[in-house]
Amino acid sequence: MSDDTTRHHDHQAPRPDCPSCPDRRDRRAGISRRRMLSSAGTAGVAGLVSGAVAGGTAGYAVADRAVPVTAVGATAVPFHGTHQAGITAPPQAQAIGHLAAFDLARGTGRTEAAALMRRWSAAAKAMTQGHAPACDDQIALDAGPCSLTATFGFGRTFFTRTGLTHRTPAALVPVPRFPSDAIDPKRSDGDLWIQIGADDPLVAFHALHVLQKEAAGAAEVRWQMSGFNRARGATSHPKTVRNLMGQIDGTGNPKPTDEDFAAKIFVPDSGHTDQAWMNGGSYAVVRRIRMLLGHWADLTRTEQEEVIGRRKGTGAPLSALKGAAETTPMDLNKFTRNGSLAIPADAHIRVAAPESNDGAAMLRRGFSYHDGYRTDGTPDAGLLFITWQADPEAFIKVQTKLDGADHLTRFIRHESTAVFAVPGGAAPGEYVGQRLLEG
Ligand SMILES: C=CC1=C(C)c2cc3[nH]c(cc4nc(cc5[nH]c(cc1n2)c(C)c5CCC(=O)O)C(CCC(=O)O)=C4C)c(C)c3C=C
Ligand SMILES: [Fe+2]
Repeated sequence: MSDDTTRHHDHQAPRPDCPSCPDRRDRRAGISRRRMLSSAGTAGVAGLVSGAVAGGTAGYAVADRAVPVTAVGATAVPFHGTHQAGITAPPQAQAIGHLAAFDLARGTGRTEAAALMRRWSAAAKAMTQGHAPACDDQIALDAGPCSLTATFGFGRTFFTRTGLTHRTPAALVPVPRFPSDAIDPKRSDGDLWIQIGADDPLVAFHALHVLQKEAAGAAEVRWQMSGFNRARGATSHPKTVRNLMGQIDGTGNPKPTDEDFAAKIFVPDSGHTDQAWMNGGSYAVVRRIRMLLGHWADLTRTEQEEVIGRRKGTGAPLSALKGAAETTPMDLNKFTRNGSLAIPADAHIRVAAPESNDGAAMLRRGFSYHDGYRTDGTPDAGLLFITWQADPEAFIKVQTKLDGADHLTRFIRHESTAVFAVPGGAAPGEYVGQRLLEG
């Protein structure tokens, strides 16, 4: 991959037929976004936010009382690495998420798919490091990188459409339909997938918009979903996020500090050269899960806690003594004084726990969503549930058990489903998926 992150359509100058190419003067401004951030240090124009943020009166941008972008804006996540970015950072590190699945256009084969991945990688690398890509529309001109990540994956159909059926990873099996699923096929699956995360809504939209434009002629959007988490700084210190049911969600996740974390989440080197492109990769299972918030609100707080198996306020397991913390280990064998299980038999955490599923584990890293109101007046809201695992079988095993035994099932609807092979990270000079498409 070229280090010239301003390249676009493989041309250096603005292309007249590109509707988004800004004029030369604007382009200069766009290209220099990062230079201004870094060379201006704490005083460059592009690295500034309004003094209003730091105590101005009306909340409008006031140029003469500018202060540097905060750590939130200035944080950049490396694009290159063993793993793609956007998998292990905790959800509270990114307030905004966009998920988009694409289908390859008719006539797009392996060569064109490779060119697309090259363009996407170049644009993602530029934007995640705070550079403007060429043909930039400058939506994010004033912002720093804001922890932007773009993560790319391939669906099963990608391999057939590019003549690579024989390279389809054995683990990339279709996720079966479960009895309580209410799946919309139009919002499911896809040849290609992008997950975008960032701390700033404009930066996140900009990245999505640029990548979608880069796909023109090669791939079309099949479905797109947007979600959110907490804004950084919203709580006194970084905390596990709450979901739209009000629960602390993410406590039981494998931790990067766990000895077996990598083995659970990332694909090991199989020793097979034709699968080497998945070394350090992962599998993403994506489910849009609507929450039946009206029914949920009909429960008392105690009933809600019994559905999950944890206290709502602290996130502590019901097996722990009052005053325990979120981090207190759960005890699935604990009984109450009246002889019932402290964590009920159908509590979500009991049924989902690795201990109940032969050790099957996954990293849950989702985004809440709210897409307005349904005709019955209930919010169309819930969780863009994303799990990362070394083998999607872990998700399938746990969901097979949950769908039937989990009390929470009565308060949620799985409305879309997809699974993607997410290649290992690109090395410097490479694009994501190069070892598959050119290997
Ligand atoms: C197939 C896997 C899972 C689905 C689907 C799922 C949906 C779902 N979960 C919540 C809320 C919570 N889940 C929690 C824990 C938890 N959930 C899963 C798996 C699925 N959840 C696992 C493996 C675990 C960890 C269990 C453990 O070992 O402790 C919790 C408790 C806090 C936490 O650990 O994160 C909450 C809350 C919702 C709302 C939801 C669908 C919308
Ligand atoms: Fe869960």
